[in-house]
Amino acid sequence: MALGFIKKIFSFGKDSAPAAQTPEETTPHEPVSEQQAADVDDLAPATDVTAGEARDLLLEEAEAANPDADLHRLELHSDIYPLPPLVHPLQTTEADGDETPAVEHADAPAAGEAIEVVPVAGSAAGLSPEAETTRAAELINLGMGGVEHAHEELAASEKAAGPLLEEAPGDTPAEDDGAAAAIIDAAEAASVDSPGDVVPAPTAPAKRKPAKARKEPIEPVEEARPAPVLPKGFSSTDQRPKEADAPKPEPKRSWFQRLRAGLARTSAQLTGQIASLFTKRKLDDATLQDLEDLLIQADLGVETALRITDTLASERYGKEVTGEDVARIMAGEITKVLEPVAKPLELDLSHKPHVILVVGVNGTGKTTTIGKLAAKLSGAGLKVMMAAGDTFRAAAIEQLHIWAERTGSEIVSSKLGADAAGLAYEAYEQAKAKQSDVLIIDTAGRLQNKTELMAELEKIVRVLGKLDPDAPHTVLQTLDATTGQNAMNQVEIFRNVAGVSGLIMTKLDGTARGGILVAIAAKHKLPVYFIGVGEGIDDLEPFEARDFAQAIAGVEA
Ligand SMILES: Nc1nc2c(ncn2[C@@H]2O[C@H](COP(=O)(O)OP(=O)(O)OP(=O)(O)O)[C@@H](O)[C@H]2O)c(=O)[nH]1
Repeated sequence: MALGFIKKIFSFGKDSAPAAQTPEETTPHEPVSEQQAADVDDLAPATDVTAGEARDLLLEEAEAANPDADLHRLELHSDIYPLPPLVHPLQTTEADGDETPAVEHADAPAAGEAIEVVPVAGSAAGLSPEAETTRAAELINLGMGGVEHAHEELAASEKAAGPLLEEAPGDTPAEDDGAAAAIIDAAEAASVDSPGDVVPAPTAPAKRKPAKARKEPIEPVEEARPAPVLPKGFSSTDQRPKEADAPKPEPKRSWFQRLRAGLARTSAQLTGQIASLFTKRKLDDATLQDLEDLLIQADLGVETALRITDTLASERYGKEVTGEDVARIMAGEITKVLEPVAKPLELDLSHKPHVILVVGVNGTGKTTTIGKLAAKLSGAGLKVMMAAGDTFRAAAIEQLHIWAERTGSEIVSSKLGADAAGLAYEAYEQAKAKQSDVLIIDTAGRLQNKTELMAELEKIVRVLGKLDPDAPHTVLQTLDATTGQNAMNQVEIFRNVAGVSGLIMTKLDGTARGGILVAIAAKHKLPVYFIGVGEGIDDLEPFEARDFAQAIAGVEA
């Protein structure tokens, strides 16, 4: 395992199965109180379990949480962009049409009923004009572009889906029926026949048929590929020869200008107040106290505020001080705070896949950031697979599909309300079989249901850990800069729940609260890999301490 990784393997007792979720539930941001953060620490300590119990998590807990069959019958859709080929988990199993399905349920597909395969942007079945209009409206609502873009998406996805509508060899109803049973079996036999390093389950659960081993285990496709040249902001221990054509980095000046533009509000507010404080005034205790208050109000945090005032006092006490003097010292001290956390996101490409779990409160930019990351990675020649693990919001699944299409990534998704850990399991298997370099898993992030959220995240982490003891190799948390101090509490909570190993701060464009990143760096000392400065695919940049500090302090580079 490469240096810099933090191995996080979480487990939890069976009693912590999440309650059934309301699929349509969407809720606005909710501030995180100290009490909420404290509640997290009050959780019962986790207990370790066997791989057989991992199977129970995927099936029994889902069944207990929701007696309706949707969670029970893991129905997954895997779409690859561009199509064809569309790779479906069913293709990896061999169905016995005359066998009784291992798990019987009202929602299980009857003999002859085809398992639904949902291609990108939802037009597999061929949309009626009315449905197309509705679909276009949905795409517009997703914020993925205007009307024109929505109709383009539809046209492209219908064209791509064309071959799927024809019955392909091996896609007969009987095989589909058998394959549905095989999916359930695959989940039940997780520890027996998965391609990951799973400890075999000692016994099958009494109430179900014994797990049926896959007749043809997934064979990883070996590919001799040169090591990719990673984009700025990533590092790797990969020793293979590098690909010749390295992507050209953006000119430094242009990025700094964009950063300054993004942080202009933060900087203008801070420097304006400092300038008015130091108009023809000698530096004394009262001025230092005023400056300290001002810096704390700007979200920089007590520790950094004191660093700045101490340095200023040691250099200029009793002398006249200008706003420029303070800005220069401020930039220097903030740089010192940020430098230790400004690190590249290290990918261990000896893992296939390197698993990145993306967590964070809803609306902080998880899905968008996954799209931006995938664009960087696939642009560098890496094979990226996404998993639409935010199964609580239909729009999040749709949004990720569109990002997958835009970035040429593969995606594994399931239906609304499906078990996210089951999806993560299946996505890992798919990524392993197809030799994906990186698997990026989206998650739901509703803090107000924090017990369920914690149970779900812990379950995802634990299921991944059964497949690869080091997975997830990176746990990224997205933070919305506009939420100010709330972001600090969010880090506290998600660190405990999911073992966050690094941060990405989004929405630094246009906020006056960018200083919070400095306070978070000083307190949590977690690596900050990237910052988001817009909604576009290129609006994610590696975090650079000096640039950021100078932009906040309004100092020229
Ligand atoms: N201005 C700006 N907007 C951003 C940035 N990153 C994300 N957004 C926008 O923030 C909104 C929420 O982003 P999502 O990616 O859907 O957030 P999420 O965390 O996946 O949300 P849930 O799926 O509800 O958990 C979207 O409108 C994004 O376009 C950024 O860096 N700057």
